Amino acid sequence: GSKWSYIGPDGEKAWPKKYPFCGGIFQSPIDFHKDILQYDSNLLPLEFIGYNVSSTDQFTLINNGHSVKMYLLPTMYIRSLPFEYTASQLHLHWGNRNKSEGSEHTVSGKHFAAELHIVHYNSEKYPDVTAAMDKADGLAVLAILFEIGPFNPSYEKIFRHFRNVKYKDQMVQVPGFNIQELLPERLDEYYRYEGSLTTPPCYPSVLWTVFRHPVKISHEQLLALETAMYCTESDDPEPLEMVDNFRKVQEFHERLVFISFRE
Ligand SMILES: NS(=O)(=O)c1c(F)c(F)c(S(=O)(=O)CCO)c(N[C@H]2CCc3ccccc32)c1F
Ligand SMILES: [Zn+2]
Repeated sequence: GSKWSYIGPDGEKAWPKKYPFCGGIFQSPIDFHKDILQYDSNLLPLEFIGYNVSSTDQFTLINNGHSVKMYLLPTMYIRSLPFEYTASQLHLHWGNRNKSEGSEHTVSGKHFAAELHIVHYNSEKYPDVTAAMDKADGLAVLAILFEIGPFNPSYEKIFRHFRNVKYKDQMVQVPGFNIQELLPERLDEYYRYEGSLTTPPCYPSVLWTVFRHPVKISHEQLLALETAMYCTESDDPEPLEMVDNFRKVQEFHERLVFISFRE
């Protein structure tokens, strides 16, 4: 079983003992700072196919003890990457009510409030995400940074279900909606680099696309994210709050991050 956590004896410093790739190369997340950024005019805007899901369809939202993740539909995929990548799931990383700085990627050393990841797998080369997740060209993850602003009705379509997935292994159905509503403005402006899963098994199998512009959610929505869920099961006598579920930034030496925008 996935016996790892973000705190205590099974925290990230211990991950490489059970999951050797976590101590290996190309680890994510990283800090984006100017001396590793290089403009690349070949970086095209991503194309999203099938993201506008009918409300007659449903997504399954589940608390897996590490994050809250929502399974997406196999009819959803992205083009204009080296291969076609089919959507698998989305999940979030966040901080805690006293320190809303829970993004995984940082920009010039600064954390954003939280971060959404949309995990896709290379469906041109692999039959499913499990076959793809340990291959160098297996996964493509889109990352969206969060900052505080006005109430966000699109994110509320997911957040309003948090009270039904408070504990590990609880799940709920979410009516379909246009997942493109979750994306920031200026999809043509992003950071691109080759990295890894940010949780065990930390396979170096991810083509990362981190959008330059954050999305805004309200303070109340962020507080709900930071206080709604537990890592433990509903009957656990020692409940553990699901907070600070982000990995520290990793060393990134002799490598470049490509940007699709000029400063
Ligand atoms: N930040 S991240 O994008 O690297 C990332 C996570 F942060 C994360 F929590 C998960 S998970 O599945 O919810 C729990 C750990 O497996 C995954 N899930 C990945 C890892 C293993 C796997 C297998 C099938 C589908 C998705 C994933 C993940 F890719
Ligand atoms: Zn993630």
